[in-house]
Amino acid sequence: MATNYATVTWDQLHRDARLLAETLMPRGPFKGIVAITRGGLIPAAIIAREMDCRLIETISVVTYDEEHQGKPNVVKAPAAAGDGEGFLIVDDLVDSGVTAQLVRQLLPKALFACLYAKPSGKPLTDLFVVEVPQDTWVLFPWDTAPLFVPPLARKSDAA
Ligand SMILES: O=P(O)(O)OC[C@H]1O[C@H](OP(=O)(O)OP(=O)(O)O)[C@H](O)[C@@H]1O
Ligand SMILES: Nc1nc2[nH]cnc2c(=O)[nH]1
Ligand SMILES: [Mg+2]
Repeated sequence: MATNYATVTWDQLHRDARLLAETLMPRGPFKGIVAITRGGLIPAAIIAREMDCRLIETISVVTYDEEHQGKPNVVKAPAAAGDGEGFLIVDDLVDSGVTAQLVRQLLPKALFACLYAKPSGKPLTDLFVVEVPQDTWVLFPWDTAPLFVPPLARKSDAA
């Protein structure tokens, strides 16, 4: 269970995705991008725009709860990507690495890139932008909304 939170704003996400695209440029051009849905969709769109890549495939991996032994299940396969040769896989983050491991097995020849990586998942990536501690939960901009916060002087009222 995460004990800290790291909030990522739209601006930060856009900047980090552009940084990743810049690092990826010398490794390309790519035949296409495989976005790991859903979290990889927006990073993949930003990278595709920067790299002028028009072929976007998706793979959807659903990791069920402990009742189902946390087993990852591919609910949509990346048919257009073959064995991954010439393709770039994009996700928002790697945590345990379970999702990345499964996707890499299916697309062994593809390059794997993500924005954020926790230590357990880091070895499964080829490229990432920012390392995040294992005990930190990343809050993406699509997970959050601005919220009213009372002024400090009024905090004791609420208590
Ligand atoms: O390294 P792991 O422990 O496998 O975790 C990383 C995965 O978890 C999140 O996706 P999630 O399965 O929550 O689904 P989503 O992308 O649809 O939100 C995230 O987008 C990664 O794909
Ligand atoms: N939003 C979010 N999803 C995750 N899935 C696995 N780890 C994380 C995380 O840190 N943040
Ligand atoms: Mg995901």
